[in-house]
Amino acid sequence: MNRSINSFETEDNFSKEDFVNPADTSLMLKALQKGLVDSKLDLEVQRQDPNSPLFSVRSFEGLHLKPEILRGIYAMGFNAPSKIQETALPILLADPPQNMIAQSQSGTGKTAAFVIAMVSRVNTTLQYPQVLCLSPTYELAVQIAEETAKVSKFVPGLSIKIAVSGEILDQHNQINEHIIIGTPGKMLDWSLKYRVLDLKKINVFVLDEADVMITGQGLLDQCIRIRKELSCKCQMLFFSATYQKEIMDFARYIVPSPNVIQLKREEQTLDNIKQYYVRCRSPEDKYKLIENLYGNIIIGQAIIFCRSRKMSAWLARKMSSDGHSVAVLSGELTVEQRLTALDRFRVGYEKVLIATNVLSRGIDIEQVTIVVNFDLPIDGEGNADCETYLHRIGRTGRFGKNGIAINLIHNDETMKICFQIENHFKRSIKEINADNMEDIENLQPPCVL
Ligand SMILES: Nc1ncnc2c1ncn2[C@@H]1O[C@H](COP(=O)(O)OP(=O)(O)OP(=O)(O)O)[C@@H](O)[C@H]1O
Repeated sequence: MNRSINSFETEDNFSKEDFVNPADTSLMLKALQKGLVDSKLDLEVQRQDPNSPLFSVRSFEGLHLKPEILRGIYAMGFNAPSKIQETALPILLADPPQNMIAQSQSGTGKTAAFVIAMVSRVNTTLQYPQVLCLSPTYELAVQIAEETAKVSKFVPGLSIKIAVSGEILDQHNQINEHIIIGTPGKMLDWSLKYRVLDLKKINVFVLDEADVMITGQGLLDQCIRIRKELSCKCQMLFFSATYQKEIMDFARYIVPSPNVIQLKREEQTLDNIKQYYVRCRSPEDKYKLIENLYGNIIIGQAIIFCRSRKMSAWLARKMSSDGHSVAVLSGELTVEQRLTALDRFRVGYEKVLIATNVLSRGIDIEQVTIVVNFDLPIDGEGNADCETYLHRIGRTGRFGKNGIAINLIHNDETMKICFQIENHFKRSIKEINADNMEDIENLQPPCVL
């Protein structure tokens, strides 16, 4: 393959960004998490009423939950609230009910937080739906329902219904369950088309994976239609692991007077990651750099990010034929295939993982020492996508270890993007010369396995 970079890059297939279904990614993250993740970042709380005596709790007892709910929580093996739970739960359970938009990393206990709130708000003496929880996919809805069943295990008479495609109503077309968890399409069918669900009687409305819900055009329209039917007294709770700025702005617009819990931005630093860029002339040149890295420094494991499926497949073929064990992770794989690829990488069967943006968020692989941006991430307008960059290179340097990020630059445009990233994070990205062995050797990762 001896083409120039320009002909290569302009070929649609090579530059076409990989489509990544965010709901699949979320499901993958959930499947990967075997337990509670300790949040490494501080949370920032913007309370609606700064004078309210809301506090942060150190124990579940401190929340004054009904004893049967407390019993359910302890039966799940939860001893103490996680960081997001100790911050969010006093607000979630407050009277009068307060709205909330909350962000915390994946696996830090958000689901359990809103599930405890949902179960606490149900009045089991009334036989109609009082809580509505929307999630982008069937699989995620089932997981929330399972968690809700566990928390409410000892609450007599509390019932849960899953509202997803294929779910049919009983012969009386009645919904008497207290908590309804499902996808927006089905919820719209039941409430507005068949009129078996009275949205005006809903006391708590939860949007899980709020960023996915708000980003997906179809999902957003459906959520807005449901939102419009809710009573103005309904408590609104939005939860997500990430919120891009526009999404947070939009969430604030549709949730009246929200309390906002967010990761502190300044905590998202890159201090322990050394960043470099290398000028290359073509994809072959980029490839040569990767070969040089392998030939001259000891690498624990590396993740190489490409923009398109085609590019990742091309690179994987080339690396494999040169004897490297390589795994590929891109959007066309099923969640199960992605999990298998990740598991193999995690245990070290493959030293290199070539990924599109499928992997940019939330996945901890401790032994990754180098992240290579074969293609720099850009947004819809062709500018640097700094958030994705942060997520990508954050795959290395985890838990305070040191890591290296190398950005491959092949024209003025990508150079400009690299400078935009440098300016955004105010961290220098140093140039290294791909042909200078000394430069390459000096890259030695400080924490090689
Ligand atoms: N206080 C707690 N103590 C111990 N384990 C907990 C606690 N809270 C939640 N967990 C467990 O930790 C795991 C992750 O929690 P959870 O699914 O609520 O995280 P999440 O933030 O909702 O993740 P995601 O963003 O992927 O949805 C689950 O297995 C859950 O049962």
